[in-house]
Amino acid sequence: MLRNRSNKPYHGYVGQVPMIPLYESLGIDDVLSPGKIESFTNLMWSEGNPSFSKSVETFSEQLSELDKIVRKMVVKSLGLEKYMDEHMNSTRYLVRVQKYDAPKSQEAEIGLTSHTDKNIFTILYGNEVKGLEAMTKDGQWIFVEPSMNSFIVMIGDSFHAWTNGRLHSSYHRVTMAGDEARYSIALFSIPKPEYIIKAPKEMVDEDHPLLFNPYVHIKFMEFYYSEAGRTGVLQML
Ligand SMILES: O=C(O)CCC(=O)C(=O)O
Ligand SMILES: [Fe+2]
Repeated sequence: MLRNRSNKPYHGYVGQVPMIPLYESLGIDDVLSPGKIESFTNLMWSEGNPSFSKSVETFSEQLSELDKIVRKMVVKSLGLEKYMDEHMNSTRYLVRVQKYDAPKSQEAEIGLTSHTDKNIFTILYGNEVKGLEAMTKDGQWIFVEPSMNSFIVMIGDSFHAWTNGRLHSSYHRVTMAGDEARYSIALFSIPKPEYIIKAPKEMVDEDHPLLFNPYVHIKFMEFYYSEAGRTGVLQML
């Protein structure tokens, strides 16, 4: 597992973290670029793994289409058509496969601590084991009912910033109970390294002052995972 390393936070293997002992995951960065999936499978299995590669490739291609459809609808509904190409070309994709062990005792245990995603959009697909919870506007946690026929689409902080707060990135977490493991796979659209996230001027007016100075996603991530970021109000993830 430790072969799946990345110098970017939360892009490679994550596991054995004392705060979230049930959680383990692996990541494939820039998953739609040629050769990325094969280099991952060649790293993890000495003979590669064509069937895993094919599944991840199909998942990523199809889900990236869904990501684009949803983003186009949102950009259009905000009247930002003239930024459509810029926005759509500003991202690339990371895939993560994640496992949450069943808790050792009868008590429910935290699988993943409460967080907002830092990227643009996240599309999640899980097995039928309940665990994902989302926070409502008034601070209540609600379980997201697992369904093999649906995908969960979440907004990340970078889209919140780009829309100058018009769309919200919701807090979510995973709580595990029972005796079955939860598996999930997620496709994250993430701003490209060189892209500067800056809210279009149409999103800024007297009633909506600029919330965030323009920034580059990786610098935000580096700060978030730094000592300074962690010791603020921010949590582990
Ligand atoms: O596995 C899940 O259901 C949630 C995963 C998640 O929130 C994340 O990877 O950011
Ligand atoms: Fe998340």
